[in-house]
Amino acid sequence: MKSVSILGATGSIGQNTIDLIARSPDAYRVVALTGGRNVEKLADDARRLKAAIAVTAEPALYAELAERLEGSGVEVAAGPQALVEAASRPADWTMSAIIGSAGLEPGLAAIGNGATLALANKESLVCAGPLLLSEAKQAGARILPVDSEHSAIFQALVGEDMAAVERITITASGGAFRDWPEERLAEATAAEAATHPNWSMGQRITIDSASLFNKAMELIETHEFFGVPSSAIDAVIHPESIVHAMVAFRDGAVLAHLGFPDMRHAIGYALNWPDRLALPVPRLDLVKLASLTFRDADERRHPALRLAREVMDAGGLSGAAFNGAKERALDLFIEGRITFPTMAAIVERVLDRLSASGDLAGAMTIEAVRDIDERSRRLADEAAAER
Ligand SMILES: NC(=O)C1=CN([C@@H]2O[C@H](COP(=O)(O)OP(=O)(O)OC[C@H]3O[C@@H](n4cnc5c(N)ncnc54)[C@H](OP(=O)(O)O)[C@@H]3O)[C@@H](O)[C@H]2O)C=CC1
Ligand SMILES: CC(=O)[C@@H](O)[C@H](O)COP(=O)(O)O
Ligand SMILES: [Mn+2]
Repeated sequence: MKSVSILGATGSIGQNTIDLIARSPDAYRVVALTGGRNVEKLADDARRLKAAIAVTAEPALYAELAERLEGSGVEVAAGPQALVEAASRPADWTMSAIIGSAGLEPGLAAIGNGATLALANKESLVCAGPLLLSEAKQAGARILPVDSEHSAIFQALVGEDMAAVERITITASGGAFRDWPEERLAEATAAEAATHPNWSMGQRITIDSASLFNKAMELIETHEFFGVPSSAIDAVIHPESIVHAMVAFRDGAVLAHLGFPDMRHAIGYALNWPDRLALPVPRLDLVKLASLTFRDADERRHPALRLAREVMDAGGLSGAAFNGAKERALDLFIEGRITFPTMAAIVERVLDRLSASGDLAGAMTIEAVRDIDERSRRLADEAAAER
């Protein structure tokens, strides 16, 4: 029986993970389930899956969670520290699916177990890739990518020599606005941006898909996780989201990973790894699909991609600044305080300010990452106020 913890259990990835686990109740023992504001869902799943502990990140929701779980035998806790403590409890497999940089420290705590971390939380790699990977090495932990493109790359690389890799290409759906004229983007609302053409995901990553900040983060994630230079990584727009990534080798061969856009593919692969077991996902019918199309991902129309390249080349703490500023700019857009294109302008301004000060060249410690994360959010507010 495999022991599992799910960080971010109430979200889109968390619920897809629970869907897979709940289909084989005898195969899994659930250690920790964590959530944020949705304590109703957290309590229901903790009770149903007989979790050892349920934790909400919100201290103010402790009493409600405790009341909902009364008599269940599930231990209850609340707050960011309790969440880190629960993540550090021994489990064979932990899903890291908290949204944003809030997922970094719980992920690091899980790595401390020396077991397997299934990593959906791409922000961890963007903010602190070298730190995460070195902690995993030290603890003897394994990180398995869950982001669909990175799972695809990982699968294409099985048995391959990294020295033979010439190029890695990830695909982007183009998001909600891929067919909008550029001039209209300033009128885009958060509700419009939060409608994905192919994938069903949380609100924040869906808006990041529309701005291509999701793809920008994934370029950085590819660079950090697979150790490939930015010059050998790119993104192409692929409106069908059937091909997830392609790895080109020095002999001219290209291995592509295809699958219906359903995250249970990538989650299931990480859950069953190194085995490849049956999954309850729709099957591809290429004849019915008839064609797969690709277009250039224009870095002028999508400044997030250009900024990602700057971050990959600068290294150090620039990923933490990029992510912190992006997360804050996204809050401001969702609140209706800035326009859609202003998000990228704010991230660029914050990166310029912090790199000019030399502060992004410091050593990567968790304290330094936290400090840059906080400062970049404050600077994003200042940049928004100046506009
Ligand atoms: N959704 C997808 O298909 C994909 C997602 N990813 C990545 O996976 C991660 C999760 O995405 P997704 O599932 O869409 O996100 P959701 O918004 O659907 O879920 C986020 C989860 O994190 C919890 N949460 C929110 N804020 C905090 C916090 N401050 N501290 C602790 N927990 C918190 C939420 O709790 P609550 O809802 O209870 O408030 C919820 O459980 C992200 O990093 C995303 O980039 C990667 C590839 C695909
Ligand atoms: C499912 C997944 O991995 C998402 O990160 C996906 O990539 C989002 O789609 P976009 O290609 O629109 O960013
Ligand atoms: Mn992805």
